[in-house]
Amino acid sequence: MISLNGSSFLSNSLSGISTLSHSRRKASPGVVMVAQGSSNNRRGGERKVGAVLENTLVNEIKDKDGSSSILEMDSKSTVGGGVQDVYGEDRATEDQLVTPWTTSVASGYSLLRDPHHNKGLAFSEKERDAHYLRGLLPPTVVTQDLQVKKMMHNIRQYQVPLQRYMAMMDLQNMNERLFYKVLINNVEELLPVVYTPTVGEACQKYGSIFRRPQGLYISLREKGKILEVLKNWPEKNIQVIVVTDGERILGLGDLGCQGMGIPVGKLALYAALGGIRPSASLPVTIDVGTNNEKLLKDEFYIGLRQKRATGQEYAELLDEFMSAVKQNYGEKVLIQFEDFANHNAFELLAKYRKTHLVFNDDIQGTASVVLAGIVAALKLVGGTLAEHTFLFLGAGEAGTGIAELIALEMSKQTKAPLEETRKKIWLVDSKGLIVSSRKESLQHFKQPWAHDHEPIKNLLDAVKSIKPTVLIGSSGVGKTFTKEVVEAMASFNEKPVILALSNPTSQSECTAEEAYNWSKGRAIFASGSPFDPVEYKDKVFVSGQANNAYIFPGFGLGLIISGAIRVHDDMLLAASEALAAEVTQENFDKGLIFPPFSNIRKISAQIAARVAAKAYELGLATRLPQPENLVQYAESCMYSPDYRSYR
Ligand SMILES: NC(=O)C1=CN([C@@H]2O[C@H](COP(=O)(O)OP(=O)(O)OC[C@H]3O[C@@H](n4cnc5c(N)ncnc54)[C@H](OP(=O)(O)O)[C@@H]3O)[C@@H](O)[C@H]2O)C=CC1
Ligand SMILES: CC(=O)C(=O)O
Ligand SMILES: [Mg+2]
Repeated sequence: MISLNGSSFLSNSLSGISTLSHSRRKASPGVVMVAQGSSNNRRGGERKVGAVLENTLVNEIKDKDGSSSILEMDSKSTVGGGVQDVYGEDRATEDQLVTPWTTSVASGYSLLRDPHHNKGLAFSEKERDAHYLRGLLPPTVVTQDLQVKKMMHNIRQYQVPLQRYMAMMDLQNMNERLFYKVLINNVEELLPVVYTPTVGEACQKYGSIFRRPQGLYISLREKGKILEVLKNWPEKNIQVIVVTDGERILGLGDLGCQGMGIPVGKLALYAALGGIRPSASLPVTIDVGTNNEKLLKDEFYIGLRQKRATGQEYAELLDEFMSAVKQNYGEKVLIQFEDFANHNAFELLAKYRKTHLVFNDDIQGTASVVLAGIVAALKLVGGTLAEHTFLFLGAGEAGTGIAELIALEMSKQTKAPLEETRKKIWLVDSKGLIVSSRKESLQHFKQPWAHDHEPIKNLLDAVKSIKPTVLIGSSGVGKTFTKEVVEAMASFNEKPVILALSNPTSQSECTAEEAYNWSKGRAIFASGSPFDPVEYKDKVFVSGQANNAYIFPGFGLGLIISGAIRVHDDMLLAASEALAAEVTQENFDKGLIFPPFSNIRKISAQIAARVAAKAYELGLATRLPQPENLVQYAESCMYSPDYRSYR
């Protein structure tokens, strides 16, 4: 008898999965996959799962290239139970000992419903014979390229962005390789669909559009059992976790459990943009409740219906999660904190950066990408970093994170102490300009920015008084760069640099059109969410996207290929330099300070190489010996979404 639990149950309502103790297996050369065994097995009862058969099958379907790089384990780990992977683990044996998962053979109907192996109409005649697919598919055999073309044709029929998002999520749940092929080949068109701005709306409506669960939900109810919950996830060789508690989703506030769209989206970008294999990534949402009254009253809300837990209760859950991750996946798993509210984000980062490989994307990734954009912008506006003056609207994670990295880079360039270089940077929060007279009442992360100045209540007055050359919006509040603010910037700057970082588009401090119109075409503009090109006085202005999506995929890849055990600020600077170096003269000629996303995999390889090189230099890398050519190595490690042949 087959017993389906956990995710195999969720994804195989009519499954034809045969576990290895199933009688049909001997005659069935199916695709080896991991599925969940019976709860008896799970409790350590008698278990009759053998590894012998898997070896035979796996040998039949193993990749031709037999690549052994870390990131190419895909072919062996998801298709090949019982194989020695590059960590030297025998998966089947370990499965039997520590997880509820057994290795199973998917063929026929179940193979078509397994997103990791399904190829739809692209199954060849031979594969249809070998894997019991005859009659389950119409006669046509098509190429993956034709499937991509068809998918794009279908997606373009949808006028509503959320429908496009749902079509992409359905594809991810149905045919993972096709999803990534479509995304990689059409990255500029689809980034706004699977990522900001549409992912924001998807999170707001996650409960009503919810079809199949993605990622791992860890709520207060799982307290004391988080290690067990992690073991419910079918993949064991996890390399990157993106975790949120949903309290600050983009600039949309507390979306509770429905923030899951963010880790799912970020990890899709890790694979598509950075080449991390999808099976090595794990999206996690920690659900401690929500203070969003609208969601608490929404009958379709999917999370715990209670106010957010705080203080010790919150800290203990997070601590249990962090320990369980380390225990289950080792110390080289990268944990990316995403969209936590700042009253937790800074503390979590400070606490766990000493013991875990952690990275806060909103504080650190954003800092790295914006520094890169500014360094590139200097080519257009002239001067050194230290010769510029910076003003931020928003003094939270993004604002103070960017400010600190700019000050650090300035300090490295000029040899001036950090306390001095910080004085070139000013921040405005919801109460006005951050000045020394407010110091006592400021949160700790704002205190370094409390410079001597008379109090100023609003942005326009701050702009007029500070006269910044660079204005950065990181407030999460839309339309705050008003006509007066942009005109003031343009009145004392030949080329004002204006970055409206807040996401999604509705929260952008101003639009591209406003920035160019109000500055009379002189602004160097980039935004967190993309804007279409703008025509101003017969000239077309293309604005860049100042988004951490440029950094985190390559950054994570660099950490993984070097086996880094900690993140260091110098790695963020290295990533910044690598990104800034990718902006070409052709980009500058268009006024762009970021390269197009169409080249992102090449850019990610460059970023990864610089980050890895820094990890080796700092003695934080454990993967030895260091590869001679890190760029080539990074590229060779990248996940390919091309179908493999199941012979
Ligand atoms: N483009 C990108 O790559 C990224 C963009 N972001 C975006 O940046 C925004 C902010 O994120 P994050 O820094 O994490 O958020 P935080 O909540 O940490 O910070 C928000 C800051 O904005 C200030 N603020 C809020 N309202 C106003 C207002 N009306 N006037 C002036 N200041 C205001 C807050 O002030 P106070 O402290 O007084 O409450 C706080 O300092 C979000 O929209 C997010 O999507 C974030 C990360 C990356
Ligand atoms: C881009 C991103 O990380 C944010 O807006 O939070
Ligand atoms: Mg974020």
